[in-house]
Amino acid sequence: MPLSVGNKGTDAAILKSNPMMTVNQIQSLTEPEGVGKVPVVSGRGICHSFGEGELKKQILFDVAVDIVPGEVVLLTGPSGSGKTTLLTLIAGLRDVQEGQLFVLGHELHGATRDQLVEVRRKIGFIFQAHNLLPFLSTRQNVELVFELHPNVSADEARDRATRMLQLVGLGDRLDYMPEKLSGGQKQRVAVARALVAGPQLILADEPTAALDGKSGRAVVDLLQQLAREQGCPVLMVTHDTRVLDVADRVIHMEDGRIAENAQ
Ligand SMILES: Nc1ncnc2c1ncn2[C@@H]1O[C@H](COP(=O)(O)OP(=O)(O)OP(=O)(O)O)[C@@H](O)[C@H]1O
Repeated sequence: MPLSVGNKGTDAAILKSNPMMTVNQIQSLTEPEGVGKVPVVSGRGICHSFGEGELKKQILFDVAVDIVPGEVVLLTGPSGSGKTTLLTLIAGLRDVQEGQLFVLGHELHGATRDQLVEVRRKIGFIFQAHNLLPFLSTRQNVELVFELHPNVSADEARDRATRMLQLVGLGDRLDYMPEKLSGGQKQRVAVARALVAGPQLILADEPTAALDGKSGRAVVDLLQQLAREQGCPVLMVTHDTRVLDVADRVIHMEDGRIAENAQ
């Protein structure tokens, strides 16, 4: 399990008298904000290579990473430094080759396909290309997420998609097809889609790269605001210096290593 650096004696006493409370609820009572929270992501000694034999090339070297609930963390660094590789490992989209990587309580090193699917179900993804399906309406694109959640009925999926689209300011575009939306509006649909199922972690890869300054700013502000309201941390790969101020923390990568971990 990920390390808890909370006050274990106090936590244990509260847990005894409130057995239904979650670890996060207990820690929110016993810790100053952001201190001692159980990491949502906790990685140590992560190494990763691509290719085989003589063509084998190591991309990540002894990477350590922690992300706690509620924080917005930016992952920056030059092209080719390994940001997307690290993000896709955390996302459960690649097998962990070396090191420990706990995500939402699951050890991903050695995880089965089913375990990886289980982790992915709890994560909201946003990519540079919004990846909306062109033949589905705005609302249908968001509802689609619930295909991975068979316990949510079609009516509930529709209601939740509607409410999330209203929240991102697209309540009057529910039945529009993606081709009728601007780039910024499409990316807001992608944000709604990432958040609609109540993810416990949001992973975003260059979400503002295809947007002008104003639309990019609107998307990251929205992401920050909604993520904070839902208590869900965000890890965002970005080259976009215009959005650095949304970060609680910046992780900078150089040549497959964490170069600095700034506040
Ligand atoms: N599937 C793959 N097979 C072989 N090499 C790969 C693969 N994916 C990435 N690489 C290589 O790994 C290195 C790191 O790539 P990665 O995409 O993680 O970098 P990045 O920091 O996200 O770059 P960018 O900012 O340009 O997106 C690059 O040299 C890339 O060519």
